[in-house]
Amino acid sequence: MALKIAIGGDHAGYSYKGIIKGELQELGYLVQDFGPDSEASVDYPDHVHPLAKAVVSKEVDFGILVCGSGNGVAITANKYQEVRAALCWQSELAKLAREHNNANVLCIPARFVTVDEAKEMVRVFLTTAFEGGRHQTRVDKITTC
Ligand SMILES: O=C(CO)[C@H](O)[C@H](O)[C@H](O)COP(=O)(O)O
Repeated sequence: MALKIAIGGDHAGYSYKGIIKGELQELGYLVQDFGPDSEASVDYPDHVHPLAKAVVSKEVDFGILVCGSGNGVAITANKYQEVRAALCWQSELAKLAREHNNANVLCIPARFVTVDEAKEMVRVFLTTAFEGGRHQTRVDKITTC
């Protein structure tokens, strides 16, 4: 069964979001786009909240959020206890976010990485497994605070 991926963000990430969405569909992923649907200025929480809820409800397997710095979407997505949103700007960070933190949402700073870097981070993020073990102990403690 193909993985279901939620994608969203704000106007600053709009162009990258479209490119990433197309790449994911070509790779055979099922993609649900939470907007925005243009480069017109928007408020990112309006697009992050529904995406985060889809991750929490397991309607999708992973989320990808793209905005200018990545900060706002990460801060918003991490308001949900079951969401582990990681802000990454290079592939090794995306790999570690999966391996060590079992991150389920990747946040991309479109104004600070190239589109090829963004696409590579997405590819790495979606193909890297959580290592569990000592890392599971730590992740479990996140939700008990
Ligand atoms: O953190 C942010 C949202 O998640 C981003 O950096 C926004 O894209 C940024 O704040 C948008 O700034 P703008 O001047 O309104 O384009």
